[in-house]
Amino acid sequence: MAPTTTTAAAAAEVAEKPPPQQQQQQQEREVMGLAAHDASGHLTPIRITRRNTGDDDVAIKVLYCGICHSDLHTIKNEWRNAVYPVVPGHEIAGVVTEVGKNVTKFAAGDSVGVGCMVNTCGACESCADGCENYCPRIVFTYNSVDHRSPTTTTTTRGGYSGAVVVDRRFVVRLPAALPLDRGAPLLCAGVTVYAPMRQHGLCVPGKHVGVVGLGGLGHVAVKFGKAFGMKVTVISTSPGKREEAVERLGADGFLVSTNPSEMKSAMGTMHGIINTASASTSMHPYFALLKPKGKMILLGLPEKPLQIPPFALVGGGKTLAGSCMGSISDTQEMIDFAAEHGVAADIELIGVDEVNTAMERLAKGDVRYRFVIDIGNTLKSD
Ligand SMILES: NC(=O)C1=CN([C@@H]2O[C@H](COP(=O)(O)OP(=O)(O)OC[C@H]3O[C@@H](n4cnc5c(N)ncnc54)[C@H](OP(=O)(O)O)[C@@H]3O)[C@@H](O)[C@H]2O)C=CC1
Ligand SMILES: O=C/C=C/c1ccc(O)c(O)c1
Ligand SMILES: [Zn+2]
Ligand SMILES: [Zn+2]
Repeated sequence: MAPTTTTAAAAAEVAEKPPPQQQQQQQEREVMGLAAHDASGHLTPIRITRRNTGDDDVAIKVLYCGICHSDLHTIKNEWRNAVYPVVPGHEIAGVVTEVGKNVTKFAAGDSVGVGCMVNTCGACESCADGCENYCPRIVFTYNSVDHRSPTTTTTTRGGYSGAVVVDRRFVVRLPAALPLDRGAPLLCAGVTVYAPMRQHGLCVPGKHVGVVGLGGLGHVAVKFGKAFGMKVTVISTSPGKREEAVERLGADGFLVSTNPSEMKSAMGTMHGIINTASASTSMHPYFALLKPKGKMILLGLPEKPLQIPPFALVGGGKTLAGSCMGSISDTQEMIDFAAEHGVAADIELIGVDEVNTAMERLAKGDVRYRFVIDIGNTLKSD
């Protein structure tokens, strides 16, 4: 969150680095992965190239990778930016196999995680402020131009693969108290909800937060909200999730967004709302739940634009804010907080053979609450 001296040091380090071509003494190596080749999103095995471990790199054997709805948006080209073949995956938990000579923070055998980004410029205002997730030159973990690629034409390939090689600045430590399979989803879903809750003051005991959409992001938001000591109400399109939201996840309340009397009963009661809906919906009923000066934090990235009636915001002086992932320091802070407070994702662990079925189920909202691919035990190495 707050600017850190380590980020300033990282910026200086980047400025001193030789151009990427000179860093690449490495030989390439091949690993297996799963790729979508067109907007059908169907995933099939693919052999991909990983750079050898550079001086600042950490080589990681992928053990588990969560399936984020962004993976689904991307492989189906719903954001119109897919560069096929797409190897998704940015909720990566694994074990270090090798480190470059400048890497002192990690060693072979360490449990580590990688989230949504694998490079930033290190020199812009956002990077200097410790908000590298807003760097204009951010390199996402997959489907992003890869400045460090052995060839100049490739895009980054993510964690639906046997191994990744990542600059040390984008690797976080996973404490022993956090199970790797249930911890993997925190690398995207976890930090994406945790960072704005902290930044917008939705982490204060006794305050009331609403969570729109009880999916991968939403269920973790409920868990963090309760760990912060907040009153948490889920706002869902799925009446069938009521009991599990309250009994299993610990939510204090549950509103079906299409039930006007339930929604009316909670009007004007919430300090903030974390909106994780993956599809477009009318925003007006959600704004009505906020207290005057309440904040709606938009995290979901639906394919279609949202419609926001001006009176819903202007009356009551309400704020609509967006938030994208979190910084690396947010991510490490969130992971350490999760380990300390027993927060981890509720997952359905699947093998690589089940990934296409899982994508179909995710599209229908049929998952409790995150699919995680057991890469380590089920991905064939050739
Ligand atoms: N801002 C960021 O940095 C990030 C954004 N994202 C985006 O956040 C969104 C959620 O991701 P994730 O949690 O993985 O997705 P999930 O599919 O796991 O959960 C999304 C939830 O949205 C709700 N939902 C679905 N359709 C509608 C609809 N028409 N109206 C209202 N609610 C709906 C459902 O909950 P219910 O059944 O309770 O209604 C569903 O479970 C995606 O768009 C993803 O791309 C993801 C990661 C980072
Ligand atoms: O799941 C996380 C994805 C976040 C994201 C945000 C913005 C953007 O342009 C992306 O490609 C991904
Ligand atoms: Zn994600
Ligand atoms: Zn930058």
